Amino acid sequence: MATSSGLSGSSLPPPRTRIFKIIVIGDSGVGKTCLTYRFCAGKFPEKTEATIGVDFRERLVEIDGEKIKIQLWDTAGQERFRKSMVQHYYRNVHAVMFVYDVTNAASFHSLPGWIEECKQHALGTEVPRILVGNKCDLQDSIQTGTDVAQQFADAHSMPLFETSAKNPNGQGDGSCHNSDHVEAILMTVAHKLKSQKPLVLSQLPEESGAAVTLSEGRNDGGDGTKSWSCSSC
Ligand SMILES: Nc1nc2c(ncn2[C@@H]2O[C@H](COP(=O)(O)OP(=O)(O)OP(=O)(O)O)[C@@H](O)[C@H]2O)c(=O)[nH]1
Ligand SMILES: [Mg+2]
Repeated sequence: MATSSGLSGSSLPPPRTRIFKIIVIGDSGVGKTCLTYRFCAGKFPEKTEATIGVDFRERLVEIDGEKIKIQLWDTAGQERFRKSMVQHYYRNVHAVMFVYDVTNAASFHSLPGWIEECKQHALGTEVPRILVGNKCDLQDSIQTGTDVAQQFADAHSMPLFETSAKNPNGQGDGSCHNSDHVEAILMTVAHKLKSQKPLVLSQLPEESGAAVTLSEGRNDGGDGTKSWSCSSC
């Protein structure tokens, strides 16, 4: 029977809740934190700092009557903040979201490097990947157009989504004409995973290794974010 025992922990999901681990990777500043925050907290964060190690954000969704926990691993784009954590990102991954900033061509040109990193961590080809061009609310500053991005996505057999973590509805000044809502993008991934994945019961503490410490200091309260940073970074 469930008791109020501290060991069981009230934050554990009920048994049989499927957990989909989706890692979000890309250059520093492309908006990984804002995108994951948008999906899990439903809003654009007023202020972000460079992610150190990895932040977890979770959201329980219901798909076809089944409750599924979408666990987003918001990784650090800066090499110095990620190097000792990388192997943890790739363990038991169900899907990968590559993010670039449509107003920063360098972040688009970095994508082959991020794809290569996945390869080096033996990510199976069966793991779904998607490409997300963020900040398309900044229509006047676009450096990577849809055509070029679509060619790249096709060459790597990934669907392309263009979106804005800031203005997901495409309203207001200079917003995208055909942007995808962050919500719709992640629900698309979740539907795909639901149709192909067996039951997954892994819990966050089992993901941790000796070099990982739980850092409560960076929790921003109320949005379900848990921060882990590398003790040696
Ligand atoms: N206009 C606009 N700005 C955005 C958008 N998404 C993020 N930003 C801004 O871009 C900057 C970087 O966003 P972050 O989400 O912190 O970037 P990150 O990819 O997590 O960076 P690292 O943690 O260093 O890897 C912040 O100033 C955000 O406010 C967007 O959709 N539109
Ligand atoms: Mg970040």
